[in-house]
Amino acid sequence: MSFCKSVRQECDAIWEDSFNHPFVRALADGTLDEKVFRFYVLQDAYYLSHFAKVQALGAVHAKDLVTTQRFAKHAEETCVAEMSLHEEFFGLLGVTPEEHAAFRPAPNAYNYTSHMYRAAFTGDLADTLAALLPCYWLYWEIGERLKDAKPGHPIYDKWIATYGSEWFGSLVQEQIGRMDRLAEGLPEERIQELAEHFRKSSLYELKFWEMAWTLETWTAEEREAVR
Ligand SMILES: Cc1ncc(C[n+]2csc(CCO)c2C)c(N)n1
Repeated sequence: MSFCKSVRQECDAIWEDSFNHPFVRALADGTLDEKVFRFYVLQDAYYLSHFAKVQALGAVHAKDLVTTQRFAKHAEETCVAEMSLHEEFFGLLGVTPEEHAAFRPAPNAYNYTSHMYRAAFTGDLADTLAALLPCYWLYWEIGERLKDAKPGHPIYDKWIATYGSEWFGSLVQEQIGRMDRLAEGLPEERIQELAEHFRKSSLYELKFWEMAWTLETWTAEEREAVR
């Protein structure tokens, strides 16, 4: 069985919990509290700005020019996605520049991005991609599942359209194929390390919904220390 098929199976219960998370369900049926979505979008803008940098680290780790080019291109596309989140969703939600300036990452957004940097800085391209992959792949599966959902809410309709697009599907397939090729023939010990990165990211994805749903915070002291 390919690496991706195997880790996807191993993480199935975690992924199912994401699909069934009250945040995702409420987004799909249009009942999600805008305060919760706003919290999510601000945290996601932070997440995306770091995700792009980890993709750029993938470009650094790449062993051939085409792979460097692809990761650099993906990083650029994530920057564009982050900027359009800013422009579109912040505008639609009425997020003020002051509010954005006062932003601090919530614990799970901080922990998730820290995990991705750790995989990228302590490992190679396979480690980096194993940590990045659940992000692309889970959202693609969510996009597929929600394709026919009609929240009837302009912002949530737009969010669903973004992840249900064909463009996004080909990006995910490209990375799944690359991950399988990188994992091919590696010793079992290395496979287990890569699987652990993937599993942790899958958990952080699940906790990202929970973080927004509960408006997760630090203690006052911690909050001052984290940016
Ligand atoms: C917590 C969180 N996880 C995954 C995504 C989805 N996502 C982020 S970057 C990227 C690649 C293309 O830009 C994709 C699919 C998200 N937005 N937020």
